[in-house]
Amino acid sequence: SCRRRTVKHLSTTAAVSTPLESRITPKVIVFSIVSGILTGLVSALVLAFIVRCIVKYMKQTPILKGPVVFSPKITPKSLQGALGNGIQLLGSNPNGKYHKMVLDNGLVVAVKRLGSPEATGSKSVKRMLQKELELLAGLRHRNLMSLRAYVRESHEFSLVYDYMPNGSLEDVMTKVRGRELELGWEVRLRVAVGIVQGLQYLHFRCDHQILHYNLKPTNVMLDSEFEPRLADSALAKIMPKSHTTVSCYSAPESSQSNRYTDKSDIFSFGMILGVLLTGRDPTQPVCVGGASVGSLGQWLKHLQQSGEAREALDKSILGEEVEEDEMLMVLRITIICLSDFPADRPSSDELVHMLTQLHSF
Ligand SMILES: Nc1ncnc2c1ncn2[C@@H]1O[C@H](COP(=O)(O)OP(=O)(O)OP(=O)(O)O)[C@@H](O)[C@H]1O
Repeated sequence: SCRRRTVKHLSTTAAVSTPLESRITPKVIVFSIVSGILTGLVSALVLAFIVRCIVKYMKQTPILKGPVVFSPKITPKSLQGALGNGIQLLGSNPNGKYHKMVLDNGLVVAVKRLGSPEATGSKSVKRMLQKELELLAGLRHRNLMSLRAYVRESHEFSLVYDYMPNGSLEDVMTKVRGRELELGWEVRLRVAVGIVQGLQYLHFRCDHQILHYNLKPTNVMLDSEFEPRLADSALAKIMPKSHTTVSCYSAPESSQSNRYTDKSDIFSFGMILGVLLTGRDPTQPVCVGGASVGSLGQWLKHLQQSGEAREALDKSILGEEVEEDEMLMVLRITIICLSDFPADRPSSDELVHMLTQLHSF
């Protein structure tokens, strides 16, 4: 019976141990190791992804609320206080409104209010606007309006600039046309040189080229000495496309096919030269002897080709022969700036040389 029991015991052990051994095959071992490694890898990747997302979120520029001030003359409190008080409207357009505002320390500023929920509602647009505004606040040139501060309230951005008592070139030329003000050729040429020096700074002197995108007389402010300062530089770019305005100052390639380069700014500058030379308002078709002769650009090109360029010059400032010769040379430069092909237009660098060589300021 003892032998029988031993046999029985042995047979029981064999019955238990054989299936287990047969299950732990090299295949199973390899599979377990591989699946272990894979699970570990996937968990590590998921963890790394989560950590990356958290770090990215924490690193994101915070969207600032309230005033961001770049000038020692402005305090956030005085700005916030003035924004709540009565302010005077200076100008209005689809991109926003310009107001005049007096701070409690007596400083007079011009405030441009930008935005609407659909234009600046999303966080990414607000963040992008904020980044661009910081960049614009860093620009410093005597022919540029400096951004002194900005305030974000909900969906609205208020941009703060120095107030210019002489207003814009448009305001001044309106007075000139209404015979309320006389603006001689030397001052007009100085205005032209200042504008193109501002453009030269944006196009060639900044870390990355900046284009104005909306150069026209309402965006050229004049200080008390009639020194011009470009306003709204690059603002049209940071506003959504639907808000960019096309005017008679826009280059053909930008109004027709939305292509914009530094040479498109030069076309707009050419239109401003045309305004300074003729005193005319290019938003109106040119009428000679009661008949319309097309746009200001077409009229200037026609007169130049037919040898009648003198006819274009503003009669109210014609006098000295030297000045008249200078004006005729500027007219030639104007026509090159208004070339249909951007490559045919001079750069702002070249224009600074061309215009300063005409006259020693
Ligand atoms: N810093 C400032 N100082 C004094 N007046 C200003 C100042 N900024 C703007 N203005 C006034 O506001 C007017 C321009 O308003 P605004 O920029 O809204 O018009 P716009 O140039 O036609 O518009 P946009 O530039 O968006 O196409 C100027 O003609 C000027 O009278």
